Amino acid sequence: MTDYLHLGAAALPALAALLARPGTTRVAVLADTNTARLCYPALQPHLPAGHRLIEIPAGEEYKTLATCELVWNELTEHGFDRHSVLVCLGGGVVTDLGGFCAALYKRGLRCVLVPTTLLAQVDAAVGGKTGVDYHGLKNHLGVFQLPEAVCIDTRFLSTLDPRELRAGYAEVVKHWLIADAEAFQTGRREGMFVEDWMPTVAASVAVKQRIVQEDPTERGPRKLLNFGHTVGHALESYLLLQGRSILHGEAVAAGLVCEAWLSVQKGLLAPEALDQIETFLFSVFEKVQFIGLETDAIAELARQDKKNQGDTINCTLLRGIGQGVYDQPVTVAELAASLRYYHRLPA
Ligand SMILES: NC(=O)c1ccc[n+]([C@@H]2O[C@H](COP(=O)([O-])OP(=O)(O)OC[C@H]3O[C@@H](n4cnc5c(N)ncnc54)[C@H](O)[C@@H]3O)[C@@H](O)[C@H]2O)c1
Ligand SMILES: O=C(O)C(=O)C[C@@H](O)[C@H](O)[C@H](O)COP(=O)(O)O
Ligand SMILES: [Zn+2]
Repeated sequence: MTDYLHLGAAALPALAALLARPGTTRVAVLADTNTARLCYPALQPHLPAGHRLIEIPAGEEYKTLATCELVWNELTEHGFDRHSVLVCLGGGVVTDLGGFCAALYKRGLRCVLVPTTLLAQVDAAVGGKTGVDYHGLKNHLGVFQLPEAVCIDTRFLSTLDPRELRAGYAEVVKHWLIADAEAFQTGRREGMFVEDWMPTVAASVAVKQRIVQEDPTERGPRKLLNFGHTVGHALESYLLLQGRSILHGEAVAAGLVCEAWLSVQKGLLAPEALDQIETFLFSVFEKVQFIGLETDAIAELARQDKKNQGDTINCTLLRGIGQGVYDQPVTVAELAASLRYYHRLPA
């Protein structure tokens, strides 16, 4: 299963080799308006002549079925068959949506992901979760479908906005908190900005890949990767539905604090560990803004979380730094209390 991951300078030549395979009928590159401008030029030398560029608008608000229709129309109009390849060039929105479009088109078009944000390189492009948002609910429609290959080249990160880089870092920290205490302590000491992202990306991909290999369809341990997301997705959906600005990684960073606090309330995590997590996260992220009166409505959205069973909201918590624990029942009231705790923290 790890054969499908290509990291570093060899990643784009691996893509070229794959696209040159006999029997490949057509190639399309799916990009958003930003990656078409900033990343596509570097990809072009590795693409066959005659490929098509399909461009979609950038942003989470376009991670919808309506955008999928645009993609499916293009593929249909230009005669793409199951031996054609869709190369998804972008952040998590492009890789989630493109992977979903490829999985459904004629029940399976060949698909390769070329992630261009830190978030997509360490998380979204790895592990086969694809999907789109539906009526504001995060990834409400989707399928598990591994791509044929994921080609990760950290040189793409050079044009990324610092806010987007930070958003991706939230998922890096999540991986440390659920599985790598030593990396968390090193990260805390050294701070976020590094010259070369490759070692951080490779280590983070390794954590995710190990967990996904054990449980590809999230029956058990894969739920660890959802730490921070019960609250994070509720907060992200709530703010997006209101047209307020929030990035997935920013919502996850807030969710990490809330769910670490819940871990303390449940007697699983030491208060000193929460203190370390909070201090570190607030050294990187600004507080997500909402008012105290909104906490109940935000927490209510967790009833739609995919880890739930019946009326039970199952959260992933920590029993120590580097030790995630999944299937921990929580109530909407407890989630709302965690949001109130977060809201009261100094800005
Ligand atoms: N499938 C999974 O396992 C998984 C995991 C984590 C997150 N996600 C999903 O990923 C999405 C978030 O991904 P994201 O943070 O990458 O957001 P994104 O795809 O919206 O990209 C962020 C912004 O950066 C721009 N961009 C991308 N690459 C660039 C580059 N190299 N230089 C300059 N600009 C660039 C994009 O155009 C966009 O405006 C969410 O929808 C989230 O639900 C999925
Ligand atoms: O890969 C996983 O599994 C994750 O949970 C990774 C998350 O960072 C990611 O945001 C994922 O898309 C969330 O999945 P969902 O099933 O909660 O929608
Ligand atoms: Zn996430």
